[in-house]
Amino acid sequence: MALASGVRFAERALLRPWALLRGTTLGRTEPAAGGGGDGARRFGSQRVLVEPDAASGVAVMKLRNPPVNALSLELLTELVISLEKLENDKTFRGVILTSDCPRVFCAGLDLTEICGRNPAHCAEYWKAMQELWLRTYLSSLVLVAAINGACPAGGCIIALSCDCRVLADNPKYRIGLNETLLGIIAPFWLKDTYVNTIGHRASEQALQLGSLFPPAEALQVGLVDQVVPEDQVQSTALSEMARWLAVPDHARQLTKNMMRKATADRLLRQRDADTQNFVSFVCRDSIQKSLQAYLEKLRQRKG
Ligand SMILES: CCCCC/C=C\CCC/C=C/CC(=O)SCCNC(=O)CCNC(=O)[C@H](O)C(C)(C)COP(=O)(O)OP(=O)(O)OC[C@H]1O[C@@H](n2cnc3c(N)ncnc32)[C@H](O)[C@@H]1OP(=O)(O)O
Repeated sequence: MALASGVRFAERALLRPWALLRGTTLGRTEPAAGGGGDGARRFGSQRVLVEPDAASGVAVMKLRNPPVNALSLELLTELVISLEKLENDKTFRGVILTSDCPRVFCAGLDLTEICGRNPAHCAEYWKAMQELWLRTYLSSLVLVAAINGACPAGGCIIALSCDCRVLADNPKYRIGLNETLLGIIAPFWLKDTYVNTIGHRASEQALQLGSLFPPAEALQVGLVDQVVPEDQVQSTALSEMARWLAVPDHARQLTKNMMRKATADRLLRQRDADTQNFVSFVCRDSIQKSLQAYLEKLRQRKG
């Protein structure tokens, strides 16, 4: 997506979010299959499908960027805008985040967005990633991740930014931050999110080793809150949602903010420096070679 450079992603997203969606269909509303009234209408965009249920105040948001829901710039943008739209609509109190792609929740950063790209593109991309994390981490809505597939790296961060995580019990659905195995380093705010969830020692070990945890281990270390058979992920996510929505919004929201604000503020204070660090790191020849080799390995693995 060719966007004018030099203008901050967040500013543009806040001022004219629709302008970012060149070639997408965000805002389209269509009746859900078998649905009738307003509560059953769905909206969304090319890569994010939103199924709102006005009666319960809960929307299901499905990532659909096949084959693996890699976080392209377009997907990041559409996620931020869909979330913002639900936050601004007082009908909604909770969102269940899940995948529309079989076997994969989210493959993390779209490596093609940072491999062989110029620094301006990498900077724009990273700002979009920061924006999604800030929006999800500080969302006033209850966010429940219904993890119905593999959940490495950036996928794991999206899940960890939710309030609660339900993982399908399939040994192939591993979750964790595997950056070191790609020869890259999780930035401090990914590390902070990890530490806030599973504690310092477990994070130290898992981050250095690039561990991807199968469901039982993910549950044991505290990366997820429930592991259930695959066909029960959605219903369990809805039960969890009901538990969280039983709490008065204002008390829950203020408590969430109290728990998370310091972590988010740390990034907000040094967002530009974090972007510059990211860009200078990923644009190094050695890192580009590692990323290229990793992508090649992924492509060959398929054959
Ligand atoms: C000192 C200062 C430091 C500053 C900070 C510096 C750097 C910070 C950056 C840190 C942040 C990193 C976060 C990330 O998210 S990095 C991305 C990590 N992701 C992964 O490692 C996942 C890789 N993918 C997989 O493991 C698998 O694809 C899978 C998700 C388990 C699904 O497996 P499967 O269903 O078998 O699908 P395939 O493997 O066959 O893939 C299909 C297709 O998709 C391509 N692909 C997969 N993942 C990605 C990706 N992340 N980005 C782009 N493309 C991806 C894959 O190559 C196949 O493509 P082809 O169909 O063309 O072959």
